[in-house]
Parts: sequence; C-alpha cells; structure tokens
Amino acid sequence: PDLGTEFLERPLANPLMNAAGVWCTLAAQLDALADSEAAAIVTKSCTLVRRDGNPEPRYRALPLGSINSMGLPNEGYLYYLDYAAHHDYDHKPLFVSVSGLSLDDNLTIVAALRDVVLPALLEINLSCPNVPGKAQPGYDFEAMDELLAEVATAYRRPFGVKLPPYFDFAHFDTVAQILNRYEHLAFITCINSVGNALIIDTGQESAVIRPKDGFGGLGGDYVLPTALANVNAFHRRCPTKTIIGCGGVRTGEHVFQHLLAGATLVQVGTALYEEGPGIFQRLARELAELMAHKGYRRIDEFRGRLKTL
Ligand SMILES: CC(C)(C)CCc1c(C(=O)O)[nH]c(=O)[nH]c1=O
Repeated sequence: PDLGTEFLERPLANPLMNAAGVWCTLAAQLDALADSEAAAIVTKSCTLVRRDGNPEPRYRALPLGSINSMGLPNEGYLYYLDYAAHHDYDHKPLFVSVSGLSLDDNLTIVAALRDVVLPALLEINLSCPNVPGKAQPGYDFEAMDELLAEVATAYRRPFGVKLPPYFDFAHFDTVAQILNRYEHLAFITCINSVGNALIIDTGQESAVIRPKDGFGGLGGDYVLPTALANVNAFHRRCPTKTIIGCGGVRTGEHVFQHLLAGATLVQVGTALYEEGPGIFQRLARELAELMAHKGYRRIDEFRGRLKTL
C-alpha cells in the first residue's frame, strides 16, 4: 500500500508527525525527528523568552497513557525561528507551535514568523495562557475569536490552531462557527491533552506530579475516544479546513481510526515520548499492514469515510 498523502497541496510520504511538546524542544530532538520516518515535524510551543518550565516531576508515564504539567519549558521563539531558518523544507515540512503568554506576545511571535518569510507552518496553541483567572482561549470563545482575528490580520498567510478537547455539541458548533470565519485558518489540530486530570498513587496516597497539586494534562490510551470524536466533529463542521488528528495514537490501528474519522495528518505524543522517534517506522509498517489486510492501496480510499450505524 502507498502511505502517501497531501497536506495543503504538498505531497507527504505518510500522514505521521510528532505532537507539539514531545521530542521537539531542542535542536537535537528536532533533528532526530527530521531523520525519522515522521513525514512532518512540529516544535515545542514557544514563548517570547526562554522558560525553564515547572519543577519536576512534571511528566509521568502511566499504564494507560501519561499526565503532564510541563509549564511550557522552551528555548524562546527566536531559537525556533533560527531552527526554521536552517530546516530543509524539501525533505519534510516544519510546523512552529506558538503559545505566547499574552495576546501581545502571540502577535510579536507571529509577526516575526511572518517577517522571516519561511515555508514553516504556524500552529497556534489555543491552550496558551489567557488573562489570569480566565479560562484558556480554547475555552473562552470571545478570547479565541479576538486572538484569531488579530493573528489572521497580522499573519495574512495560511495557519492552524491546536484545540483542547470539547465534550458538548454546543461547543463543537460554536468553535467551528468561529474557525470557519477565518479564511487563512487552513488546519485544525484536535486535540491537546485532556486538561487537569489527577492521577493518584494509592500506595503513597499522593499525587504523582509536583506542579498544580498533581493536576495535569492527560494523554495516551485514556484520550483516544475523545480525540477521535473531536477530529470527526470538526471534520463534519469545517469542510474547507484540513484536520490534523492528535491523541491516543500508539499503533497503526489508532492511526487508521484517526484517518477514518477525517484526519489528514496524525500526531503522536505520549507514545513518542515513551518509545522515541523509531515509533514512526513501526506506525508506518502497522498502518500499511492494516491497509493491505483491508485491501486499501491508498489512504484516500478510506480517509474520512467513517460509517455510522
Ligand atoms: C498548558 C500550557 C502550559 C498553558 C501550554 C503548554 C502545554 C503543556 C505544558 O507545557 O505543560 N502541556 C500540554 O499537554 N499541552 C500544552 O499545551
């Protein structure tokens, strides 16, 4: 079978890439992804200035996934613009994820990315901090609309957003209605980690990560059904946008399910954190094996064709 696909009219060897935040904070990690079977790569969400992030332990692997409260540790946006300036775009696309600590920071970073005029793709992290005391822009629809209006005006080129998970049809409808109003908004990445879960170690009678009293974003097997629902919900509601699936991908079957639900590309987070960049070879092999078993030669024979009963 042929795992080839297309993203924003650009051919890609396969639909696989990393999720922002995983194996992509330092140049050496990004180089390892560039040298892997991943067909595209994205940077750790960046802020205006370098950040150490939260005190450890801030990530914990679990039997069914992971929990994290990293706190946006990153090298600052200029580091990633420099990486983007040296990246070989003929080899594979590079996305720059942006998570400014304020609307102004986001606009400064976005304007800088616009002005360096590189083929890098912008993924705005809508789980970025909002005004203290207010929900993340992903859950504050007025703030989301304002941020997107400012970014669209400043950037004037195709960009995308990373969405948190939604659990209510009214929210799917409202968010899709906002996103559909931005012509330059070309892709939607669903989902970010499922926010503020709490994992308890029964023996220690304790939380397992230090920041935020143990509250953190949930990833891995726990979140696959929610990720698939969000991919399909926005695939149905935003026919002119390209959907990137993220959440719960650990096997080729999970990649297949994200594609069936309507994803064009599929990002890998927790499983990449645990297995390393070699995972992309395994996922490509397992996807090809599943496609062969089902008699599919190309991804476009089944992508977005999830049946209902
Ligand atoms: C949660 C924030 C720190 C505000 C954004 C960065 C981020 C982090 C993080 O850096 O803690 N972890 C995630 O699972 N998703 C994210 O979007």
